[in-house]
This record gives sequence, C-alpha cells and structure tokens, in this order.
Amino acid sequence: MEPKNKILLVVNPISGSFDKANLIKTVETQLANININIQVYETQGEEDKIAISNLIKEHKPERILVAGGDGTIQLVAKVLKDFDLVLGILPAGSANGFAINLDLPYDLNEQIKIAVGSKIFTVDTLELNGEMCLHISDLGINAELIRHYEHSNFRGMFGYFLQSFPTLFKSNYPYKFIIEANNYKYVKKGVLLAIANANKFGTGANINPHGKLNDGKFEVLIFKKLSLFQIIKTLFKNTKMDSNFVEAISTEEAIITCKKPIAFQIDGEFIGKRKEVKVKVSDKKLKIAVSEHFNPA
Ligand SMILES: Nc1ncnc2c1ncn2[C@@H]1O[C@H](COP(=O)(O)OP(=O)(O)OP(=O)(O)O)[C@@H](O)[C@H]1O
Repeated sequence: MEPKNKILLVVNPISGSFDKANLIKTVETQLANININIQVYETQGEEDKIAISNLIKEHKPERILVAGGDGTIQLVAKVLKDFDLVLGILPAGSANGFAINLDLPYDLNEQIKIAVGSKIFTVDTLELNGEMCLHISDLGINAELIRHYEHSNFRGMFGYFLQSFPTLFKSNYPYKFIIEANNYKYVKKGVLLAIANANKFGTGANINPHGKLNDGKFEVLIFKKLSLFQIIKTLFKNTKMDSNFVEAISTEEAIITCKKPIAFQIDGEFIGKRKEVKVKVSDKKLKIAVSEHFNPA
C-alpha cells in the first residue's frame, strides 16, 4: 500500500553530543508501522532555512518533525512563518529548554507518538530586534557564558559548567538597564536581564512562574545579583522567586537599552553585543503537537 502521509524530519547531527542514527531509524520504523513515510533533512549549520523551505515547497509534507535543541527548533520555526504546518518536537539538544516547557516525555517512542498526534498547542513567538525568539533570551552573564561555550569544544550541560568560571571573572557585571514598557521607564541594575516567552530554563528551573507561552505577553526579568545560594535554589526548580534576587515586568512590548554593548543571546544562540533590544509579541504564532495531557498552566 502507498504510504498515506509524508513527514519531513529535520535532524541536527551535532546537537546534544549524540549520534542521531538510532533516532532516525526509530522514527522511520515507528512511522512506517502506521504507514507514514518520512524524508530526512540533516542540518548543515548554514543555508538550512532555504534548504528546508525548498523541501517543503517541493514535497508538501503534512507535518514537520524536528530533532535537535532550541537552536534547531528555532530554525525550523522561522521557516514555518511562511507555511501553515504543525511542528512535532523530538528533543535532542543539550538543554532542551523549550521542550521542557511543553512537558514532552523522555522516551523517544512516546515523543514520536505525540509529534504525529492530533493535540495542537498554538504558542506566541517574540520578535527581538526583528529576530524570532521562542523561549528565553538574555542580555548579560548567561549570554556571555553561551559565547564562551560556543567557542569551546564542549557540548552538553557539562560544557556550561566548565565555562561558567572564566565567564564570571571576565564579565563587567552588574549592568545598568533602562526598560521602557507599559508607558513607564524602569531603571534597573542587574547581572542578567532575561526576556522570557516561556517560564522554564533548560535545567527545568522555573525562572518565570508567571510566564505562559500563549498569553500574548512576555516577561522582562532582571536578576539583580549573583547569589550562589539563589542560583542553586533556582536550578532546583524553586518556583517562589525572591524579589531581592529577581524582578519581573510583564508586557507586550519593550525597549531595553544599556550604555555599553552587552552580550546578547536568543534561544541559546549567541547573537553579539547589543546596546538596544526592541521586543514585541509577533503576530506569527507557531502550532506545536503536544501530549493529550498537556495543560498550559
Ligand atoms: N551539520 C552541522 N555542523 C555544525 N554545526 C551545526 C550543524 N547543524 C547545525 N549546527 C549548529 O547547531 C546549532 C544549534 O544547535 P541546538 O541549539 O539545536 O543544539 P544544542 O546547542 O545541543 O541544544 P540546546 O540549545 O537545547 O542546548 C546552531 O548553531 C547550528 O548552526
């Protein structure tokens, strides 16, 4: 019998430091069992957007699956701005911060079932200086850390830890941020300013308890000081944030400025140093396949 559907699977071969051959085989086998044919595209690290876009135009898949980390999900999400297609996610990055917010299971077979399933969740996307952001971006110490990490040979969570020590010593924190939002000008000092569409970092830490992926808003979070105790508490999923440590501004639009250029990252990808970031909720939404039990609380 002719396979009834076609699915495009976009795989990042280097994300999360593991070989994707087994993953691809498992997806192929499981979907062949339900008569779905897949086409695999392995990212190259350049010109991927145009290649994926051309594959969609040529083969007209009914759904896109992505196996990679936040950077790969974001890459595919950018392409999907031009197509009305649902995205299924097979988390295969080092931190998988965005997937954690969607409560996807750890088991690959379960993930595949969900990725081709019928429950769809529509999420907001943000525009930061015109660039798409799905999850969390920041200015300051975490972006600095990602910059060092990208220049190192380590991938995976361990890389973050190794890089954190030189980063902390080299940074010029605290920074002074001016945030124009809700018809108000806030002047704040902090080590890190995060722009959060979602509420959880890749560690599972709930840094933004008020964040909802589909509320038409985002939060600007100012982390005031580098407190080892607070950082450890945050990493262990503490949901009550101490206002001496972090402050949140909820808004639909914001202009963030600082006197000197500060390290800036979007969804885990280092962008460069910036003095101004303009943020707004985009009118482009993203449709994602989620578990039947998913509740966007
Ligand atoms: N074939 C390739 N060779 C080298 N780099 C690649 C290739 N394909 C994609 N990339 C790079 O991979 C990065 C995206 O990785 P991604 O964020 O998905 O994984 P990760 O960093 O392991 O996970 P996470 O973001 O969840 O921590 C991008 O910088 C992209 O340029």
